[in-house]
Amino acid sequence: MPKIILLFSGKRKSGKDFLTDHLQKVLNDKCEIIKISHPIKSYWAKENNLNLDELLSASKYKEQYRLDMLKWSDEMRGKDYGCFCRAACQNAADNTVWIVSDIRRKTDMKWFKENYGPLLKTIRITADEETRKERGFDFQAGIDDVASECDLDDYTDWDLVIDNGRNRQKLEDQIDSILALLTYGI
Ligand SMILES: Nc1ncnc2c1ncn2[C@@H]1O[C@H](COP(=O)(O)OP(=O)(O)OP(=O)(O)O)[C@@H](O)[C@H]1O
Repeated sequence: MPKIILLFSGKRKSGKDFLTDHLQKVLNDKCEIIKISHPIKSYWAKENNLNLDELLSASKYKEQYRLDMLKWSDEMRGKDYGCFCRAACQNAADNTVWIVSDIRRKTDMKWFKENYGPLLKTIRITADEETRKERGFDFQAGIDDVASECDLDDYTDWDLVIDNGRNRQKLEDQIDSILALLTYGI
């Protein structure tokens, strides 16, 4: 059982992987990165005979299957909104800090609150559209205007909001602001 769980949310190319990977390096063996998309991608890769590592990385390959995976996973969520959150947590190692790097929906938030409420800290990563475009973001109807990208846009109860766009602070300061959330937790 973790002592604290950090839930990260942010739009495409806001820098969720970048910041959580750095945080993991700082926390070293105290933490575990959990991706809700992992059980989705591993099932999808198996069913369609695809390369799981490529699907998990920030490659073009992943973009190719994003829409299909989204449709399928929405159907699964319709039956059980916690199915992927639960599968991702079941596979997680028993570590002090869990970093969930891809919270996308109000139902993800709901599931974590119901199951791990007192342990949670929530973090929203933001970045201006121009910066996201420089990082490879290209608006796609059906992906960027649906729930998986937009459902948490009107959520306001974040413990921390980090600007990772043009006006961002230095990486060390960004990481320090996250570590400050842990001070009383571990
Ligand atoms: N603060 C930063 N400084 C330099 N490069 C950054 C920064 N933040 C993100 N990047 C780069 O921008 C690209 C996109 O970032 P990243 O993959 O972390 O975004 P993401 O939010 O996880 O995107 P997706 O939702 O598509 O998975 C990566 O190449 C990453 O290295």
